[in-house]
Amino acid sequence: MGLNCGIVGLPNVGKSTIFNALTSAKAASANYPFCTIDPNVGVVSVPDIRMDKIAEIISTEKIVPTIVEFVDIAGLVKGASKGEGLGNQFLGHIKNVNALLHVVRCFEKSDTIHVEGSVHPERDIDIINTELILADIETVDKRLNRSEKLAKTGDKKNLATIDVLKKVKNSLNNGVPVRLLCLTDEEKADIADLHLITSKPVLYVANIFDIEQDKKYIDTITGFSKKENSGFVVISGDIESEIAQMEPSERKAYYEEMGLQESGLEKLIRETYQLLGLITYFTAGPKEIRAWTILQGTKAPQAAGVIHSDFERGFIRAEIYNYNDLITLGSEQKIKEKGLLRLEGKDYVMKDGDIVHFRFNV
Ligand SMILES: Nc1ncnc2c1ncn2[C@@H]1O[C@H](COP(=O)(O)OP(=O)(O)OP(=O)(O)O)[C@@H](O)[C@H]1O
Ligand SMILES: [Mg+2]
Repeated sequence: MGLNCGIVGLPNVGKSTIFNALTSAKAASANYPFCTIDPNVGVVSVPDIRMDKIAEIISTEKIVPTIVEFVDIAGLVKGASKGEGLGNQFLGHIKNVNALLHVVRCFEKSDTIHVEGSVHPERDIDIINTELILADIETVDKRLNRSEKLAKTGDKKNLATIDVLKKVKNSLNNGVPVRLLCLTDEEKADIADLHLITSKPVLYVANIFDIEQDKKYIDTITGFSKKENSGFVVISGDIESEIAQMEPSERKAYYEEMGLQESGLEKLIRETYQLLGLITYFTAGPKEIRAWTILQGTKAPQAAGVIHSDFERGFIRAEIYNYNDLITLGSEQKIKEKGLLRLEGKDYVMKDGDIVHFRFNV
């Protein structure tokens, strides 16, 4: 399961700056593969210090981190959903992403034009959310028309879907994004193939220049994201893009000097993981130490399926111990001696930091 995020926001708010910093920062380090699929799609590996720690104990040929894909689209403007600007053409590119990063301009900087003339996070968020809602209304309307036509021909199985579509449309018309609407799993499944943009979880990204000066803007967005129960992260695209140009060793020294544990970008990736309820498990051996991404609550066979469908199909059991025990005890041998290597069956719910060896037979 790859995690992918679409970057949305008004024009000139720093989407591409953040996207470029995200993607080029990792290109500088051999351990973190980066590739460009398309100018607007970048793949970034998820920094995870635990992999290096495991490698200190289990010698291996290579370390393979798990990845996140980012899609950078052109800025949306008022009326985008009705064909204004360029942005609406790009909305299609974010249909299939798992989450949205909504970049909000919180830096003043007079030489960068603001399409609305001033820095005003609340208004800007509202413009974008409205456009996304309008785009979803259009999608729902199209499906609703088709379903109603089918129903008239006596197609009964569409009737339930029509009810869900009407409920969703009503909510959208009231300005409520689908992510805030309470839908049953069945209702969600009924409209899943519409890939509604406002059904995706959102992480608001306050793009600041100066933490003191821009505090009032940060407060606004904090309040907004709390109200919505969305994620929130503060970042400076400007600084991050400078850091991205540094050599890895230089970068490390810079963070230490600034008293930072991690870069804004690492924080952003970590927050996205949290927002989406994603966790990581590892496989570790002489050939490679590798991180794998799964949803919280995933059971062992499905987790194995992320590696290969055969692993899931022929799942027998999982041999598991936890990362923390490895670090505390210092070797796999000691883990075995202490009885901390467990055999788990098909009902085992995976935990973050599990180090696993799957037994399977196909
Ligand atoms: N945190 C920041 N502080 C100051 N300037 C910034 C910051 N982030 C970005 N900028 C500047 O803002 C300008 C616009 O940035 P960028 O091109 O990334 O915007 P964008 O959202 O991708 O715009 P578009 O929608 O047109 O593609 C650039 O000149 C960039 O250097
Ligand atoms: Mg851009």
